[in-house]
Amino acid sequence: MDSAIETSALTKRYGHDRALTDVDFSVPEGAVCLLAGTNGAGKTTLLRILINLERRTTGACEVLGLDPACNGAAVRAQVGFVSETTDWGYGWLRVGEMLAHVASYYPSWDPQYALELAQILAVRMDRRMKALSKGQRRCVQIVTALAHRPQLLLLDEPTDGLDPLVRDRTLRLFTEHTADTGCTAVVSTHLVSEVAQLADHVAILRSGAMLHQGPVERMLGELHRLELDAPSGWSAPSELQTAVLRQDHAIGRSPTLLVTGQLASIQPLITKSGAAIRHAGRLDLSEAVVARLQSEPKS
Ligand SMILES: Nc1ncnc2c1ncn2[C@@H]1O[C@H](COP(=O)(O)OP(=O)(O)OP(=O)(O)O)[C@@H](O)[C@H]1O
Repeated sequence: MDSAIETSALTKRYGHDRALTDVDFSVPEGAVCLLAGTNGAGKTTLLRILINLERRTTGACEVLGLDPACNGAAVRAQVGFVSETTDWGYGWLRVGEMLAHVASYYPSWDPQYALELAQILAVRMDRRMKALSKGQRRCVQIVTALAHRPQLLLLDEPTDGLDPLVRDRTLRLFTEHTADTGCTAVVSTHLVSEVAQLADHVAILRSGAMLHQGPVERMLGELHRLELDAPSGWSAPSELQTAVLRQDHAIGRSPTLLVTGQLASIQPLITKSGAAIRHAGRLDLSEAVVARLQSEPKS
């Protein structure tokens, strides 16, 4: 399968500080990828490099077959972008004028679809941009990101500032839009559960490094919550240490392990250590992201 996004050893430095270190990031065409990570992990920086709003320091990057550093305008023309910030300037323009201005950059702008989106998100065309609240500005951003039916959506905290009702409508819009157009999307968010139904791929950044990436189903299939029957004082045997992401051992309760790997190879090691698996369960996407982020960096 072709990739819509492919970066290799992508590094971004701000002075002596590294925002991204040797990031290999790959998103197959048509995938909806959740981009998760800790605060300051580099998510915004990565998205901005993909559309050349930020220059990479070293490494390679291809977006829709183009290097954004050399073809920034051509890449941006094919991308719908919702930035983390909603302050665009253009405060004196009315929303309708602002949308007409943005439309002039996109030959594929669909005015009818733009109107439909504006209606769904309760965007009023006669308001001045400077008079909009944060959530209202976010809604205008979402209209501009979708109305030209781009091949690629890059959404940075797209529901930040939205009320619960508009948030729900927005998530439904993204689901319908990606299903109808088959576009590729990367959604950076801390609200993992919001996009759990939408995302089929996941990428997790921590401290500027790519910690994990791949299909959601593969990640969930590799993570297990094991409730054990174990003698008092039991702890995970050394052979299991690389597989154990977390061990919860509350006094008076049987231990619970979060492990990564194939259950068939983990089970015999647990049995050998004197414990037994009482129940093996899967994690949901939010729990899985937290488990990955909590795991110790492998040296
Ligand atoms: N213009 C800049 N100058 C210096 N450092 C910067 C600049 N922009 C970002 N950084 C640093 O780069 C790192 C990554 O920032 P970035 O905004 O990409 O993280 P993030 O994952 O989007 O964070 P959050 O989830 O908190 O929004 C941070 O340490 C940040 O302080």
